[in-house]
Amino acid sequence: MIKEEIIKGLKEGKIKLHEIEKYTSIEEAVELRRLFIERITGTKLKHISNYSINMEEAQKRNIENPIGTIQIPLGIAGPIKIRGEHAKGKFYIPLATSEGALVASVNRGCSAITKAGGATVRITEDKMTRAPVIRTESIQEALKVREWIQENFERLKEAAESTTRHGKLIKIDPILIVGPYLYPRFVFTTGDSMGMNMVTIATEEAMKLLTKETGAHLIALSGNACVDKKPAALNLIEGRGKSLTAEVKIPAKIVERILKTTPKAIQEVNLAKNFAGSAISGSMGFNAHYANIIGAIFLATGQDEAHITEGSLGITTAEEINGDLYFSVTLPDVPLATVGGGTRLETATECLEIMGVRGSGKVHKFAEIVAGAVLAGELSLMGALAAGHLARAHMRLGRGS
Ligand SMILES: CC(C)(COP(=O)([O-])OP(=O)([O-])OC[C@H]1O[C@@H](n2cnc3c(N)ncnc32)[C@H](O)[C@@H]1OP(=O)([O-])[O-])[C@@H](O)C(=O)NCCC(=O)NCCSC(=O)C[C@@](C)(O)CC(=O)[O-]
Ligand SMILES: NC(=O)C1=CN([C@@H]2O[C@H](COP(=O)(O)OP(=O)(O)OC[C@H]3O[C@@H](n4cnc5c(N)ncnc54)[C@H](OP(=O)(O)O)[C@@H]3O)[C@@H](O)[C@H]2O)C=CC1
Repeated sequence: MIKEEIIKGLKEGKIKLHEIEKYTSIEEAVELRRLFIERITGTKLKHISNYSINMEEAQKRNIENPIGTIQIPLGIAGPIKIRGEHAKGKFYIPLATSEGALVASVNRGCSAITKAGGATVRITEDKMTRAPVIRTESIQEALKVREWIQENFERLKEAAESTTRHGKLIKIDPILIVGPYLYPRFVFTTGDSMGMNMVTIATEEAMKLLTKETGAHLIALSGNACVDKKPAALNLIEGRGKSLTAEVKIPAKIVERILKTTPKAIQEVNLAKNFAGSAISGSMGFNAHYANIIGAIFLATGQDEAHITEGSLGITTAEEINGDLYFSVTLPDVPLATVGGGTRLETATECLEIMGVRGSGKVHKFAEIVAGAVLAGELSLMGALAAGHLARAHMRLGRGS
C-alpha cells in the first residue's frame, strides 16, 4: 500500500493507528502515524521526528503507536565520592531535567560531600511487591483463606517461581482483611530488574493455585496494597523497591564555604520545614525534593517514571554535632533496574554506562549511587534555603536573569 492510501485509510477510520505496520515497514509506520497527526492537528513535528534510538526494538517492549521521541536536556553532576558496599569511589551522575538550577544544586552537593570525605550509603531492604484482592464469602471465610496462605507458602512459592529465573518469593506479608476482601502482599526479590512485570506474572501463577484450592474469587491481580505508583504509608513503613539511606558529616568550614550557611541554620530549616512543615500538611515526604533527583535520574536511565512518586517518600535529618553538620537521607521506596523495562533504550544504556552500572549484577551499585545523588541534591537545596538563596538561584538559572 502506498503512503497516501494508508493516510486516507486512517482519515476514513478504515485503518487504525496501531495497524499501520500490517501494510508497511515499522520505520515507515512511525513516519506515517506522525504525518497523520501532523495533518489532522495542523502541526509540524520536526523535533519529535528526530531521533537515533532503534524504534523497532522499542516497539517490541516499550511503546505502542510510536510517532517519535521527546528530548529532555541531560546534565551531569559530580564527581561524588560514595562509600557504599557496592559503589565505592567517585561517580558522575546523569540528570535529565528542564528545571534550571537542579543540576547545579546536585553538583554543589556532590562537591561538598566529596570534599568532606564522601557519603556513606547502604541498602537496608530490597523487594518488589504485588498484592491481589480476593473476595471470600464472609469474614470467617477470609480468615480461613489467610490461614491457608500461611500454611501453603511453599506451594505458592513454587508456583510463583516457576515463571521466572530471577524472581524469588520471600514472603506473603501482610495479608490485610477488609470485610470479605483479602489482600495478600506477595514480596519478591527480582535480581537486577525493577520486577513489576516479573512479580505480576509470578503472582498470577500463584493465584491460580490459591483460587483452585480455596474457592476464593480473584477480583483483581492488583488490589492497591502493593502499593504500585502511588504514595502510601505501607511503602514508607515496609519499604518497596530498594530502601536506601545515606549520610555525611561535613565540617563547618565546608558548609560555610560551599553552601554559604552554617550547620545550625540547616538544622533549623530541617526541623521547621521537613519535620514540622511536613507534619502539619499531612505529607509523607519529610524531605525537600527527593522527587527532583529521583525524577532526573529515572528519566535519564529508563526507569519507570511513575515510580518517581514512590521515590519522593522519605525522611531527611540534619544535626549540628560539635559545630559540624551531620546530614542524612532515607528513602524506603525506590524501584530501580539495570536490566529490563526502559533500561534497554540506547540513551538509558549510555547513562547507566556513565555510572558503570549497566546490566546484570549492577543494581545494588546503582541504588547506592542514587542514594548519594539524593543526599547531594537535598543537602544543596537545604543549604540554599538556610542561606536565603532559593529565589535568587532560580532567577539566575531558571529564568536566565
Ligand atoms: C544554584 C546554586 C547551586 C548556586 O550556589 P552558589 O553557592 O551560590 O554558587 P557558586 O557560584 O558559589 O558555586 C558553588 C558550587 O555550586 C555548583 N554550581 C554553581 N553553579 C553551577 C552551574 N551553573 N553549573 C554547575 N554547577 C554549578 C558548583 O559545584 C559550584 O562549585 P565550583 O564547581 O564552582 O567549585 C544554589 O543556590 C542551590 O543549590 N540552590 C538550590 C537550587 C535547587 O536545589 N533547586 C531544586 C529545585 S527547588 C524545587 O523544585 C523544590 C522546592 C523548593 O519547591 C521544594 C521545597 O518545597 O523545598
Ligand atoms: N505488569 C505490571 O503490572 C507492571 C509493569 N510495569 C512495567 O514493567 C517493566 C519492568 O518489569 P520487569 O519485570 O522489571 O522487567 P521485564 O519485563 O523487562 O523483565 C525482566 C526480564 O529480564 C530477565 N533477566 C535477565 N537477567 C536478569 C537479571 N540479572 N535480573 C533480573 N531479571 C533478569 C528476566 O528473566 P526471568 O524472569 O526469567 O528472571 C525477565 O525476563 C517496566 O517496563 C515497567 O514500566 C510497571 C508497573 C506494573
